[in-house]
Order: sequence, then structure tokens, then C-alpha cells
Amino acid sequence: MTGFGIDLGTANTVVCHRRRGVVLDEPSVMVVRTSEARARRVRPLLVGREARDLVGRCPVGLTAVRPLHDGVIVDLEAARGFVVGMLGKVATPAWQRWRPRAVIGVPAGATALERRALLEVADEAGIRRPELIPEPIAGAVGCGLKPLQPRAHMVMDVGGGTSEITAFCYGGVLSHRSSPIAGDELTLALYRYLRSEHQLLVGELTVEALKCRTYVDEGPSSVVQGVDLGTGRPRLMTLETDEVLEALRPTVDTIIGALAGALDDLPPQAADDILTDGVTVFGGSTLLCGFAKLVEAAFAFPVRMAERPLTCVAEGAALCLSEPDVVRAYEGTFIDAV
Ligand SMILES: Nc1ncnc2c1ncn2[C@@H]1O[C@H](COP(=O)(O)OP(=O)(O)OP(=O)(O)O)[C@@H](O)[C@H]1O
Repeated sequence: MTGFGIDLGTANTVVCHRRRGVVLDEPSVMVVRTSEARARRVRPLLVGREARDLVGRCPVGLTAVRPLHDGVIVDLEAARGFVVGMLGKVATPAWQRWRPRAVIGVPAGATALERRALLEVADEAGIRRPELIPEPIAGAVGCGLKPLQPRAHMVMDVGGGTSEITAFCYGGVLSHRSSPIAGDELTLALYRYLRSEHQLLVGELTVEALKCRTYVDEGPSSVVQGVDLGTGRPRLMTLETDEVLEALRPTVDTIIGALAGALDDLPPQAADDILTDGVTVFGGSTLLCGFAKLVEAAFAFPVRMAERPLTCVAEGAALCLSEPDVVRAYEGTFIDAV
């Protein structure tokens, strides 16, 4: 069975081919003419990596647009232009005759309207019979979990725009929490911290790189460049990694707090499974330095980091092409469908 698994994320779009593996992993950004940004047909000039290079540097007349918010389509026209442009990067001439199949990950909390918008866009982009799967389930499959087993599992997906915590067992959802506090909010918290505590105004890409750099363990401190709010001149400053993590801590605590709510909703036997097996975490924001340790410290159960936290949703969705039972079992479990 050929076809694709697609994770159309707020921050990144990942496309995984059933046999060839990940064939596209690029930022969910496009650059359009400002005059066309609200037009009936949006024709992006750049999509993905090339578009991201222009974030914060767009000349007059051009606008960088992120077509998804909190993991769902809000502007159908913008999303249409974006998906067609992105899939165009992996499309082969054979697509014209042979429309590929795809399973697409979508937040478990997406509404019926948002899901319909995604199916429409996928169809227009040349996908044959697109199917949707809740992202937590796709990620779980990508991490090797078996969502049809009669044993409870819990996963935590912390991406750019949403954090989702889902417990499931035997083809059904046991508990779920979704929150718009995720990677973008962490970046914003750091931006605000630098502005208020150090009077330093920093660009969007720079502040995100600073947030991610703490993970790479490049040393106990990082040099940041920005504009001094007092003088209006460029200024360099050195920030300790610990200080960055402290600035992020309240937002991280809010994200972790949602896990408590999902655990509270579980029946005792299912809670027992999760306390024994632990929780599997994925999504780019779980790469934040010390994230897994903080979850472990808060709940005293094992935390299993996904091997490929940024791509496991698309990989799991691709595996689901040959697991129709999983797709069928969970298609009725979107939160507004239960
Ligand atoms: N090393 C890192 N440390 C901290 N955060 C990171 C790191 N690497 C990536 N991120 C963050 O992960 C987020 C992107 O993760 P991911 O690609 O899983 O999100 P997404 O699937 O696009 O979003 P969503 O699931 O909300 O639609 C971004 O906010 C990015 O800043």
C-alpha cells in the first residue's frame, strides 16, 4: 500500500511516504503579496523553508503567513494555497493520473468544521480519499504503541500551537486535554522576558533559536543580539541557560499541569496501566531542555521520549495506511464527536 502520512502542524509540516520515509519536513509558513493575503485565491510566492527565511525580514508589499493556528485551518483560502504549494514539492508527474492516498493527522480537539476544511483542502491538493486520524493516535503508532490493545496508554504531544494529552485503550479515548499553550507560547514568554527584564527587543527567529539552543547543550550560556529599548541601538548580551529555563518555567508548568487533568479523568484500572507504563511524549516542544525530567518529577511515573518527536505523527499516519482498523476505530473519537 503506497501513499503518505501527513502532519500539517502549526509550526512544521511533515510528509512521510509509506516506504521511503520522511520526504518533506519544512516550516508551515508561506510568503504572499500583501495585497493578495485576503484574496479569494491565495497564490504563495514562497512556501516552507524559503518562506521562513523571510520571517521578520519581509520587504514592503510581501507578508509571511502561517496558515494554521492551534493546529487547525482558520483561513481556508490561505491553507489551500499553502497545502497545494507544499505537496507540490513532493508531487511527481504521475500524481496527475494516479492520485495518492493519504492519512492526515489532525488535533483530537479539532471541530467538525475544521476537519471538513482539511479534507476539502487535501482533495483539492490532489489527494485521493484523504482520511483523518487524531494526531495523538498517529503519534502513538509512530512511537510503536498499539492503540487497539486492551491496555491503556497515555501520550502527550506538545507542538508549536497546541498541547494535547490523550489516554486511549482498545480503539477508544479514555481522557483528553487540549490547550493552546505550547511552543509558540514558550517563545513568546522568552521574548517578553528579554523585553521586560533586559530591555532587549529580539527578532522572532532569534528568540526561538535561543529557546531551542538550551537543549543542544552548547554550554552554560548563549549570546543574544537584539535592539536596546532605551537607546534604539543594537546590543549583544550573554544569557545563562538557567536564566532562560527559569523564564520559561511558568509556561512549562502550565503545559505539564494539563496532564494532571487528563489523569484525574481516568478510571482506576486505566490509571494503573499508565502509572506502570508511564506516558509517551512527542512534539518539538518536548525537546526543551529538562522537559521529560520535569514531567517525571511532577507525577513520579516514567516518561518515554519519542525517538523522533518531530516526525512521529507523520510516520504513524503513514503506517495507518495499512492499518485501516486503527483509522476506523478512532475516526469517531474526535472530541466534539464523542
Ligand atoms: N530543541 C528544542 N527545544 C525546544 N523547543 C523546540 C526544539 N525544537 C523544536 N522546538 C519547538 O517545537 C515546536 C514545533 O514542534 P512540532 O513541529 O511538533 O509542532 P507542530 O506539529 O507544527 O505544531 P502543532 O502540533 O501545535 O500543530 C516549535 O515551537 C519549536 O520552537
